[in-house]
Amino acid sequence: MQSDPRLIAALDFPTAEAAKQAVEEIGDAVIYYKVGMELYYAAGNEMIRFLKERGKKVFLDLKLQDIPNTVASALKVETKLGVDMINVHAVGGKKMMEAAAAAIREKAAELGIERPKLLAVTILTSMDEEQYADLNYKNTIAEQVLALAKLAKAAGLDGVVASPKEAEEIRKACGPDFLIITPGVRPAGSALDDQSRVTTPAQAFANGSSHIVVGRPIMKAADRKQAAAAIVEEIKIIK
Ligand SMILES: O=c1ccn([C@@H]2O[C@H](COP(=O)(O)O)[C@@H](O)[C@H]2O)c(=O)[nH]1
Repeated sequence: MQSDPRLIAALDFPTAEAAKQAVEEIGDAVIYYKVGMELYYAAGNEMIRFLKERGKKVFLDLKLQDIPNTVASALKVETKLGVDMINVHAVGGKKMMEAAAAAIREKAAELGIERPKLLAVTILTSMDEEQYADLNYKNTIAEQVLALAKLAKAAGLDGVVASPKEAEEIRKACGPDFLIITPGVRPAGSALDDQSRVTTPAQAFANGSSHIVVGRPIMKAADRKQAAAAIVEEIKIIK
């Protein structure tokens, strides 16, 4: 089966056993996995090792946000894990993002390993206009995402996490090499769950996403491998 490294499957499970079973079921249909807070807090580095031993790529999605020194120190530890992508919240600010980028470069150089790509989370894809209004930002969601993406680029980050609805403007502003990782992706007819700003997999790439993140539509499917393969099939015409 042909996998596509632009599809990142989210392993949101409460135990290593459940996550490992999903990975075994999906087999070669997925090459890139996201380990988020739930699984990392439950299974820690065991899960990273398990995925790496199987030749998978890993996005460690812990969305750090704290003062620059604390984030930089934590990212040095994450860098040692040998994962492929890690992230912080863009609202931590430019100094925090600069410190994060510098810490990763320094640690990777010290270890003689390839550094993980560093992303900034913009506005969560679960956020709709009504919830966003409670935050009292002066910008619209689209304006705020774009401003945070430009800030992340200026701070030396490799890319952002955003909704596929915002990918087109980010791509125009941040250029062809900037990573635009988009959760909030639903194959036609799938449940939205708690996501708000969504598109289909194909539309996400048409808008300029570099990668899509898909969790429940794969992990809750009766046939996980088939669900992943259907997404790979849907996106293969859009390169
Ligand atoms: O803005 C964001 C940032 C991260 N996520 C994460 O992506 C997956 C999406 O899972 P689904 O089951 O496909 O909704 C999940 O792990 C989130 O933590 C996001 O959805 N939005």
